[in-house]
Amino acid sequence: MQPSPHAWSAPRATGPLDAVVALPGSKSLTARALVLAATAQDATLLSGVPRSRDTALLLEALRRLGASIEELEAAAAQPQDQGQRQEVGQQLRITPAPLPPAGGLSIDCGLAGTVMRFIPALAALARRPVVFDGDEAARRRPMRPLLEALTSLGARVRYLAETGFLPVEVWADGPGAEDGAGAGAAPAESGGSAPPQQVRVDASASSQFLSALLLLGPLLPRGLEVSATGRVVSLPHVEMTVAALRERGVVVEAPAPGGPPRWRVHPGRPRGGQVAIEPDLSNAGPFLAAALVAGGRVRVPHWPVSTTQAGDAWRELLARLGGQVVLEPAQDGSQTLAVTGTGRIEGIDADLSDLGELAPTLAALAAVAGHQGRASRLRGIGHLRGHETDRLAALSTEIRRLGGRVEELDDGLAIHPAPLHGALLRSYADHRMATFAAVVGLAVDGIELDDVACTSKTLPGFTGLWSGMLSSCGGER
Ligand SMILES: O=C(O)C1=C[C@@H](OP(=O)(O)O)[C@@H](O)[C@H](O)C1
Ligand SMILES: C=C(OP(=O)(O)O)C(=O)O
Repeated sequence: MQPSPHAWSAPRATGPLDAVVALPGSKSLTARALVLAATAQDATLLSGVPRSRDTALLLEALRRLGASIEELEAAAAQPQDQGQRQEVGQQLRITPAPLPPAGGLSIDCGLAGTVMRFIPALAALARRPVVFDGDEAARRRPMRPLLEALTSLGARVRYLAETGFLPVEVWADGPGAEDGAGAGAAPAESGGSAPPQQVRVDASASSQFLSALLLLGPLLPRGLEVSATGRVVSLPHVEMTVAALRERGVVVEAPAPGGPPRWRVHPGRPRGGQVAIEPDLSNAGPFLAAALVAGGRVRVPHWPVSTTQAGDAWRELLARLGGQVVLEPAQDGSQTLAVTGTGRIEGIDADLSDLGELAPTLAALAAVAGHQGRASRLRGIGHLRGHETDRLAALSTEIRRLGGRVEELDDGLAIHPAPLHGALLRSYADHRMATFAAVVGLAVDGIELDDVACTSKTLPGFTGLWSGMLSSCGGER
């Protein structure tokens, strides 16, 4: 195969790895911390903020809504527990926006689910319309359940093209919307015993609809009770939202195990203060997976002791795929996750309904397992059709392009044993499709990728981190 002039050649591992990879901060924790900071009572100092596209878009959106966001020199912004953490990323001081926001502006969501779901919930308080649009692919991502929920709370929503999708205008209803997400709604003061407003949302296509409403909840005068209809996907991300609200002093009642899926958020602006963002554990996936594919060991420092990140599940998943997984105490009191592999990958049958964003990396491992003669099945991820791209279609297409055998199921993928060969793969502007190609490329000669730059969506500096990791096995090929 002739190399393509603009493509990225995925490096092949030349031997066992022995690498330490320090990852940028979690985009999901950052998104919650930023929205809470922008709607807080006082200023927030945020460290470890990734310099990624999703985060840059969110920062710009919050600035437009009136928050003041200042990047600090690293020395001026050391978090109190700095001795125990080595954050990579920006240090920001966020001074909250006045509420309700003035509106009359437009927001670019790029391809960021967090921006296109979390910010319209704030715009439901705005005095004038806020226009939301994004990349072409963003116009295919589901929005309707959230926008219907906001409408039922008293917000106004006007679709500017196709009903249910971006571009859309959102703002508070006119005078008379005294008690909801309307122009008359005063920002909440803490306390309040009046019954909360109630809203129902179908979160089977994205947990972000639910998270967006939970983040709006404390700003409504009586708070908000949110009931989920249907299955809730990506539940750890909802738990992350609840934990982030509670850490900022907001009272949230979460469903009891087995009880109705209903959350009650009490009114009261979140507290400011200091927040340190954990490394992005979902983005740790491709690097830890590399240890299984290439053999050897990859270590990720500052693995949190306890976390709501879905990526913590790598510890169990990589062990099931044949890795040896150990949490090592570090001298500074933090812990490092060490994953050791042999190059042999076991097949896996996994329900990923809680862990959808890990699926593309798991699919890469399953494809390599298939190359070695073992079958896998990834289930519970029909909602990935509404991610950055239709990930079930994209993964099936790209695995077939590699010579693999895959069935696209209603709710997932079945990957059958078949040898793989080199190919020019497509990223579909999806950062996780790009890292899918990188992981497969460690094991298969001649893997190229049309657009590796899309990794900047959540993982700035991906190619440098990847080749840095590979230099530990004596270079790349
Ligand atoms: O709230 C969040 O930060 C996210 C929630 C999940 O979305 P879905 O529930 O749409 O899968 C996850 O896949 C996404 O990467 C980030
Ligand atoms: C689904 C993802 O992102 P988003 O926040 O844009 O939904 C993802 O990062 O895998």
